[in-house]
Amino acid sequence: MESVLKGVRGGECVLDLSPRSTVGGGVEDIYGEDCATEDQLITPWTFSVASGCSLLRDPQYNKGLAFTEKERDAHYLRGLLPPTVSSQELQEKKLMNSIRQYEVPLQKYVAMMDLQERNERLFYKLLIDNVEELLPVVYTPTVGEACQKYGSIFRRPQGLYISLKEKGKILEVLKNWPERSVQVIVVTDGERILGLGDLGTQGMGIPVGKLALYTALGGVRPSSCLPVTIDVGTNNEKLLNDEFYIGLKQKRATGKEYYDLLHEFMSAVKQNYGEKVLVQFEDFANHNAFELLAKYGTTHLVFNDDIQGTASVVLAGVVAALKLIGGTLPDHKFLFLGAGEAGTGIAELIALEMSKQTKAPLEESRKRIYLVDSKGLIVSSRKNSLQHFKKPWAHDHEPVGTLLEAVKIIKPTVLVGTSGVGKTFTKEVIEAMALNNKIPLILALSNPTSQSECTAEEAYTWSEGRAIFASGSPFDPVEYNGKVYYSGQSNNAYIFPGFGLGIIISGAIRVHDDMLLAASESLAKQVTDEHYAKGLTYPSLTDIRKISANIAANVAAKAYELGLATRLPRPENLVKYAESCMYSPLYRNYR
Ligand SMILES: NC(=O)C1=CN([C@@H]2O[C@H](COP(=O)(O)OP(=O)(O)OC[C@H]3O[C@@H](n4cnc5c(N)ncnc54)[C@H](OP(=O)(O)O)[C@@H]3O)[C@@H](O)[C@H]2O)C=CC1
Ligand SMILES: CC(=O)C(=O)O
Ligand SMILES: [Mg+2]
Repeated sequence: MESVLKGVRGGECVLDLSPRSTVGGGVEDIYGEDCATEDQLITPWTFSVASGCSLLRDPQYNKGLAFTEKERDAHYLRGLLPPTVSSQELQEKKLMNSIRQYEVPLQKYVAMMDLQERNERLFYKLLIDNVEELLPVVYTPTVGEACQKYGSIFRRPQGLYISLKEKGKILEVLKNWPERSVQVIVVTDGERILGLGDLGTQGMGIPVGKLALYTALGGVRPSSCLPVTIDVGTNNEKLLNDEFYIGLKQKRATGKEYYDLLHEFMSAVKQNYGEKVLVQFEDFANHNAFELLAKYGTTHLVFNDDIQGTASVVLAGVVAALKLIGGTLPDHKFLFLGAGEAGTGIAELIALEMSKQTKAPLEESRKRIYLVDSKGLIVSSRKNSLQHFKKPWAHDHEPVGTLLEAVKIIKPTVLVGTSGVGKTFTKEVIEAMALNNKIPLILALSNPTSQSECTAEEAYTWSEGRAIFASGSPFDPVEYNGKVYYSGQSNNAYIFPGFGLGIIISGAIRVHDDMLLAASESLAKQVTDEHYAKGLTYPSLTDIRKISANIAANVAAKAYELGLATRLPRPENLVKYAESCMYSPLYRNYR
């Protein structure tokens, strides 16, 4: 719904919130102000121009010492600020100096969150300009620790908490959120937070962090982003017994109770924000994640980052790596440790791409890919007891109990870790990979760093410097035998911000696998000879906004091709259009 300035009443500017035509699929009069009868309740929305202290306390508009003399006069700020007027660059320099002084990553995280709550544009300026340095602070690995301690560091709500207590009232809860033009929701139920397990409502750090990346990396306006945590309880005994735990102190609801709440949420989202709000599922446990994606994939605009975003980023890294390891994608043999969301999601997209290249049936391509779970290699003799998403990977093969045996017998060229368990790529496993391959491709994707299947140093040392390595959480360059080795970050953060932007700019109404392939293709193409020379299979994060704009354009182009785009006519130059839509963190001048 559009809003226009209507007039000034009693010193407050009043906005006309009457419904306009909404191409965005939002229903007219969504808040029911017009049609409510006298006995029905409505939301008393008012908008006023902030000035004085309330302007300084509004993170969206606060500029701190960067308010000009003229603005200080016009907005009743005289005396509320010291006399100096700083530039945004100087503010950035000062804050980076102070953040760099913290030695403990969690302190840096808290400082960044404080900044986000104080001065949003400055927060994004820091994050965009110092992305390599600050990504590990607001995202993995530090966000993992922040979630573990979220109860203690919680200050102000950064998103919506929807618990079983709100059952039957979720639409009202959504209306409590101050922003109306929401375009992306990242939602978790906190059951599988990174590789750290069930953190209940403390998982809120994940949607908050992911959406910060939507803005910083993908250019989606902060006001269009809504972090949500669904609280159905937790099975984490430590949290249940923690007096500072901020969530519902009960065991997780399951079955009908769980799915009814999720259904109410999904319906309320559509009712409140229309057809074209993108709902990104994040860090649900796999026993719900696949079902939710399948259930809402045909009725809502949904995307599971752990299954689909991860698949797209890993396929890109593997395709790019072919320049270094040789062969075509179908020439390679893959072995996964971990057969959950990430593992089977990646495996399926790789098989899909192989089949597109070879024109062979998907079942044939799947035969090049093997997965090991906590019970060993997934083979046909286990089929009856396997979760449904593992069944396509139950090949006719003798049972194999351990990863090491599987590496020795299957002789994969690519080893992928998606187990959530650290240190599982042992010296013997990496040595076996190095014995079978001149250049083994090793991807340790589990997060945070403590759960990484191996470190960069281990991968290079144990393979005698021959491995191409990438990981979910970043590792510093490693020196081995006098040579410096660089490893890439194989993390869905390369994909979802640009992917989401592509959906928004095209007005896509559904996510299609070909859009994931389009994102992947774009990312792989942006790896240059300069990166290859360093052994990198992903482009530099410092260019992430350009990378995201290109991904967005490719995804949007695919949405138009598939007839899923509703923003018509199609912009001619989609890259330029994507760039022009991106949020800028530079301060605006106030009248
Ligand atoms: N880099 C990135 O961008 C991303 C990384 N991840 C990371 O991947 C990890 C897994 O996530 P996800 O797939 O969603 O989790 P899931 O819980 O869906 O899957 C985990 C899988 O690992 C298996 N597993 C667990 N322990 C072992 C073990 N000791 N040996 C062998 N297999 C084991 C499980 O086996 P079983 O089924 O038998 O229980 C299961 O198949 C997490 O750490 C997450 O942070 C996830 C998404 C993106
Ligand atoms: C990166 C991510 O989405 C995860 O580890 O779950
Ligand atoms: Mg995730």
